[in-house]
Amino acid sequence: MEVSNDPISMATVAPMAPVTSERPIRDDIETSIPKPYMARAMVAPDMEHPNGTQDHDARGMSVLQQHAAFFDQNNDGIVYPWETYKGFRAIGFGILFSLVNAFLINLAFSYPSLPGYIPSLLFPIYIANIHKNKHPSDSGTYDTEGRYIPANFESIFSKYAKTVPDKLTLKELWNLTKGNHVAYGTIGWIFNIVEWGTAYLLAKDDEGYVSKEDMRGLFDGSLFERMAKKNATKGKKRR
Ligand code: HEM
Ligand SMILES: [Ca+2]
Repeated sequence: MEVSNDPISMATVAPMAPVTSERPIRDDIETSIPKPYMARAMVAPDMEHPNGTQDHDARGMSVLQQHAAFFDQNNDGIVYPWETYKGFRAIGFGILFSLVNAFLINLAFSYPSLPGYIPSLLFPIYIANIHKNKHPSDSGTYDTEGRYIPANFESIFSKYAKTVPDKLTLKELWNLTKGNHVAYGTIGWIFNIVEWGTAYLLAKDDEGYVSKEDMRGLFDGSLFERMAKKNATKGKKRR
């Protein structure tokens, strides 16, 4: 069947659903990124960086695998709790915060990622299966297989960045998690609050904004690499 060109068939706002105008989506992403709906397996582009992160090697991993792999200190494909801890310390978090997060992340993300059914008390996270930890109430930027969907990343900003177009305040991050809270996805929502809350602590600038560029770097893990490098040269820990 032919696609009709009437205004209704291409509308992104429905008058009877005010939420569609409160949280608009862009209709111009392909002016910068070809096929923005097409999930990218290894690269995390946005409109300002249509080729993704320069000088960041995907090493054949999915974008979600790259996010987790920063924490795999010895590159054996498994993230143990002490590796998560070391990764948190490397990006500048303090001892207590890193301990609590390493414990919680490995507790939550180990079992679904295991190759078999028998749980491990060492709480390893297998990067090969990291996509099995996708949960409800997320931004939809990672797809179910751990690819990255540019259109959904751009929607974060068109929907929630109301103060400055390419930055989010803490309140706007909160609105992001609230907006993505789906029915029966409350545990996923709590995970999502922790994820974006930690992202805020990690990347907020002096005025309390988290930039689009830091958020993009969060998805492919390049933000972690950048922060670790910065902290290593500074030789000083925050928080
Ligand atoms: C400072 C450390 C970390 C921060 C700030 C962080 C933040 C985030 C954020 C913001 C998302 C995207 C959620 C969304 O799309 O709404 C995410 C997704 C995810 N992260 Fe992390 N993360 C961190 C560490 C880790 C570690 C250590 C692992 C596992 C080894 C991990 C595994 C995941 C997984 C599996 C997802 C996909 C969940 C989903 O989208 O449903 N993250 N993280
Ligand atoms: Ca490892």
